[in-house]
Amino acid sequence: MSKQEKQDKLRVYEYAKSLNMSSKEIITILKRLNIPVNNHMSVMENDTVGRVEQFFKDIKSNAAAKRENSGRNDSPAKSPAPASAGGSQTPKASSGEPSGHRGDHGRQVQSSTNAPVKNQNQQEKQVSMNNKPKTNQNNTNGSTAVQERSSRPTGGNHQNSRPQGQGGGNSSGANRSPQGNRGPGQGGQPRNDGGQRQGQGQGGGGNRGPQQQNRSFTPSNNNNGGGNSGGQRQGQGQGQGQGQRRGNNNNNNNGGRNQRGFDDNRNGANFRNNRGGKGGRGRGPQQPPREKIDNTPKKIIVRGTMTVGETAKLLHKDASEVIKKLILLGVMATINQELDIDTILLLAGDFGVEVEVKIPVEDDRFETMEEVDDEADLKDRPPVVTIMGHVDHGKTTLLDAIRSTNVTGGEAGGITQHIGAYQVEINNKKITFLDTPGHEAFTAMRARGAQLTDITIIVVAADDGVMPQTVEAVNHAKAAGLPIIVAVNKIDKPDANPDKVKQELTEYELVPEEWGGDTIFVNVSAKQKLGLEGLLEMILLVAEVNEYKANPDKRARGAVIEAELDKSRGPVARVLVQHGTLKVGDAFVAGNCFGRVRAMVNDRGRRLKEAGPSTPVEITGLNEVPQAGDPFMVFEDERKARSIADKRAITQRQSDLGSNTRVTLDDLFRHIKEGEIKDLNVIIKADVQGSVEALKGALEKIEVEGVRVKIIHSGAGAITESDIILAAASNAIVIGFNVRPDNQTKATAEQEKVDIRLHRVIYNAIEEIEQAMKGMLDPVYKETVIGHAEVRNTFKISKVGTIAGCMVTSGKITRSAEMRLVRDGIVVYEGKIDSLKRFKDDAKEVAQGYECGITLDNYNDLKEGDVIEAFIMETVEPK
Ligand SMILES: Nc1nc2c(ncn2[C@@H]2O[C@H](COP(=O)(O)OP(=O)(O)OP(=O)(O)O)[C@@H](O)[C@H]2O)c(=O)[nH]1
Repeated sequence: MSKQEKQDKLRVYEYAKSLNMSSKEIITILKRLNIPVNNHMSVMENDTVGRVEQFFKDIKSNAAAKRENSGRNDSPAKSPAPASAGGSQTPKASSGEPSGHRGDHGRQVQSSTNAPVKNQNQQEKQVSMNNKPKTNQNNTNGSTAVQERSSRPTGGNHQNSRPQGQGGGNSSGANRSPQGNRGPGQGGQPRNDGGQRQGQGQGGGGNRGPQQQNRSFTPSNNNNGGGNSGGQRQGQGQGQGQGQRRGNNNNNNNGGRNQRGFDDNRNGANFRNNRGGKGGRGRGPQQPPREKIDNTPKKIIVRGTMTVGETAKLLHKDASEVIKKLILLGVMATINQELDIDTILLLAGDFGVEVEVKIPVEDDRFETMEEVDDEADLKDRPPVVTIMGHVDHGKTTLLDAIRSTNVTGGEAGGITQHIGAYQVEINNKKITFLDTPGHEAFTAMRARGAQLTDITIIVVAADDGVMPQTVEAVNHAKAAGLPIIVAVNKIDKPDANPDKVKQELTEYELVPEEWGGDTIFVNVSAKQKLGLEGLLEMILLVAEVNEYKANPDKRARGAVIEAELDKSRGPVARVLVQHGTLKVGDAFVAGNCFGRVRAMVNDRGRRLKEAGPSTPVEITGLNEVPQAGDPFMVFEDERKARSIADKRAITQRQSDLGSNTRVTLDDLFRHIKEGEIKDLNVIIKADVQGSVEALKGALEKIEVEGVRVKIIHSGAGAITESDIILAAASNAIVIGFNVRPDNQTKATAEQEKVDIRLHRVIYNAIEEIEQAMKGMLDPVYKETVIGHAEVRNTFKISKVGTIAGCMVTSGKITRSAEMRLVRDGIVVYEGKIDSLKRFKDDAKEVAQGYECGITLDNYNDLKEGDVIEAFIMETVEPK
């Protein structure tokens, strides 16, 4: 299959997304349908999709039939069993064929549990009509427990004989009592009769068909019928009594007592059985069942994960019913198991219940909270624009020019305030500009989780053309998935060549519209204020296409653009309101700080009472100074805001101390397996462009199911801090080929926990990535840099070669260590130290702050200013 074909195929995660389900759920369903599947990236053939859809249809028709039946309240035997994945396993059990092997037990149990066979549903319905929901879970568990514990052959036979069908029933009552042949509806009642109507109880057990018969062997049924009979009426109770003793001693005890005793060691679901028992007592076996009252709620409110039991309660369903539904959805769960919101949504949908997800506001991770607004509440908001580009290409000049020429209508004459952003107005529409230019600031914000920008403008000087930071800026914008407008600046200059800029940018997939691409290019002169209007109009055009909207009628949310401690006003934060409207007096949290908006000013120095979406404002009233990029949100009162800020501070401290959340090659496979990663984002830096291209081409060709390599940035030159920030913001790893990060960059990488992999052989780099993607990375050895020495002098001595007079600038240099020679961030040689001397003596090691003489094995081209990096290879415990 070609790569293109592969890309065209529908993958599990895409399919899951289209259904608003998780990949896990689809995988489970595929497995249940015996369709081979590896992970969320597995390709789904048409046939597979068809089968999954059939599976859903079956579930739906099953549910519909069930609803219909429960509406009609008629006898259980009417509806046919629907075909379903579960159903496909049922025929054996329902056919009544003997299956007297112990090896079949699992299947029998499964049949009884899985089969969405009508009998079972109807049985449930009947039970619920009598207000006596039975407990499938217990039944199933009970049955399994018996199988596990029972070792006597009689027990085995006894049990095996049951699932065979109607009369196959068992020794426990189906053949003994006339009532034993009653329909399951009646069978339900006797169970509740407890100690008083044993005969009926057993009869019911005997009649339930395969599933029920399995159940009849469970503690629950034993207690209800057989257990009691065991205690009181030998003739009838014997069969079950035996089974009970073999299966579960507790049940024997209970059997001897009464149902209340049963309560003592069963859960709430059984308790309902007891209550049902009381209700059933007076009616007698022939009494027609009362009409079931369907009290399923129309809508439920979900505030987070819930256990199966809690979900069942909320849905007004019996836990067993919910568990059964979950099994049909491919989720094996017990009553105490937590269900995530997706599963709850699915489940509720199956019961025809609408769900409103309301994550409590107390949630201290409020930045991750998604608020879904009604389409009708959304209003257009100004786009937020960031300007990026190479040094000196005119970013600041352009920002100033736009600001001074396009003053917001009535606010002309106001005193310009620097609040990190400003608004201009054109054609009665506003545009917000973030006025810290540059992609580093932009990506640093993004790394902190703030997604402020809607549109990026890449400024390229027409006389200078595309430069390294232009490319960086383009890649940063692309990594953020933002639309790009290119402002070709300085067109007033005589040597301006806008076409050259266009030509150069096509290499980075920015093709002008007139050349058949979709990138907008605007020629401007920031200095002479030419073309500015055109640029603003283009911004509005992009905004119109992308329909940036927000709901202004709710509490405000946004992010801190910058903040500082003002001598007279205390902590001051400049924030961009992104959703809702911020008002004076609002209590809020910003990062780990909190406060109440005391005063609010806009970029013209005007005091505001309220600020709507996309408005930048400066606020006072904080307890401390937050950080740029911190999320901001309004809460109902200051006390709540304080408690959330406190919680956030604690969480941050813990995460600072805690684990690395960024992807590293060592744990890449785990992330892939868990479905967290579909693209391995990579930044490539190499000594020359040729190596960059070679590495890029080779990495992009790696095909491992489950993950793709995505190169988000590449370039020739040393690894810089900007690369690390981009990696941190995009969860990428950095591959350095023949290049090294400088110390500051290394420190940033450590702090941001960005994985840097350095190589000198392309094949090794590719192999390392491929192995990591396949989970085969052998993490046995890890390089540890032990020190650096700077070459201060060189001496050429014949027969010896070049001796480098060095100063150890960090750590230590040891004689046995391996080394690499770094010149301007580029590795020029890697090998071993030949000799290490202090004055004239050989030294084993030389520590930081001392001078030494070093010769390298087989390398003499040492130069002043070179850095010798010493490292050792250490074993690492496999994770
Ligand atoms: N001729 C001409 N010069 C311009 C134009 N725009 C900016 N310049 C000049 O280019 C130089 C750099 O402009 P800046 O706005 O500081 O560039 P920058 O991209 O913000 O630079 P950094 O902040 O250093 O990244 C200044 O001397 C400006 O006067 C223009 O349209 N035409």
